[in-house]
Amino acid sequence: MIRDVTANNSAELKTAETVSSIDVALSVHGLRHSYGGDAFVVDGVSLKFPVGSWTAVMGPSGSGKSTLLYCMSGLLRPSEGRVSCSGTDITGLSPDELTRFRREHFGFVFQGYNLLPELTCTQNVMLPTLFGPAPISEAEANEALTSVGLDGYGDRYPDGISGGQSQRVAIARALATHPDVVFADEPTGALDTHTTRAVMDLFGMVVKHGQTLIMVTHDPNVAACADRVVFLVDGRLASVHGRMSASDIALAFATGFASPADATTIPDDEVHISADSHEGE
Ligand SMILES: Nc1ncnc2c1ncn2[C@@H]1O[C@H](COP(=O)(O)OP(=O)(O)OP(=O)(O)O)[C@@H](O)[C@H]1O
Repeated sequence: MIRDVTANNSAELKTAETVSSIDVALSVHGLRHSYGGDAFVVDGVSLKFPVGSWTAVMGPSGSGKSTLLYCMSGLLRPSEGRVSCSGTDITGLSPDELTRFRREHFGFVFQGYNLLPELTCTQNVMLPTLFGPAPISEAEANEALTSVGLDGYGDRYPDGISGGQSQRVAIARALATHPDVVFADEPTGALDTHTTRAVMDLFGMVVKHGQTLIMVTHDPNVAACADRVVFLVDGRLASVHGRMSASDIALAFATGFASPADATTIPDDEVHISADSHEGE
C-alpha cells in the first residue's frame, strides 16, 4: 500500500515526525527555473531533506527532475527561490563561493560516471579535491575505493574496468570528502540488475552513516530503496510519499502520480517522513 506520509491518524503520527522538528540537511523553498522565456521547467518546488534521509525523485521524461537536482545542488542557479544547506542560502553565493560550498558539502554521482580516462581510479577519486583547500591523499582515495569494494583497483584505468566498477569509482569520488548531501542523477541507468543492487546497497550504507541522498531515477526498483519518493509532473510536485514498493511506484506512474487513494500532495513546508525508516535494514 502506498503510505500517506501526511496521514493524520494517531498510529501514523507515532512513527512520524515533521521534518521541521528534526535536522534538515537541505531545504528548498519556492524553487522555479526557466531556461529562457516564460516557461518554468521547475515551477514552485518546496521540500526539506532530513539529515540521513534518502529521497528518490521520479516523474515523466521532461518533467524537470534533472533541472531540479541541478538547481538544488548549485550546479545551476535557479531563476527563483532559495536553497539552504547548513544555514547557508546557496542561491545568494557568488560563483566562487558556490564552487567552494559545493566542494565542501556536496557529492555528485552521474549516469555517465564522468571519469577521466587518462587518470587511474585513485587519481580520479583525488581529482576534485586537488583544487580545494583540503586535497585528499592517495591513501585516503584508496580507502574510499576500498569502502566501495574496489580494494586493489587504484592503479587501474577506467577503460580497464566494468561499468559497475566505474560507477563505484564515481561513488568513491563523491564520498571521499564526506559530503553532507550526495546528489545522484540516474546513477544506475547504465547498470545491470546485479550491479544496480550493489550500488543500492552502497547508497544504503551512505545514508546509514548520516549522509543525505537525493537521487533522480526512472527505475521503480531503485526508487523503492529510498525512504521517500517525490513525483514531479510539469515541474511541480505531484505527490510525496514515504517508502514505496516497486509495484506501488509502477501503479503511481500508471495512474498519473497522484491518483492512488492514499497518495497526497504536500503543502509547501510540511513534509513528514518516517522517523524509523532505516530500522531493520
Ligand atoms: N540546457 C537546457 N536548455 C534548454 N532547455 C532545457 C535544458 N535542459 C533541459 N531542458 C528542458 O527542460 C525540461 C526539463 O528537462 P529535465 O532534463 O530537467 O527533465 P527530466 O525530468 O530530468 O527528463 P528526463 O527524465 O528525460 O531526463 C525539458 O523540456 C528539457 O527539454
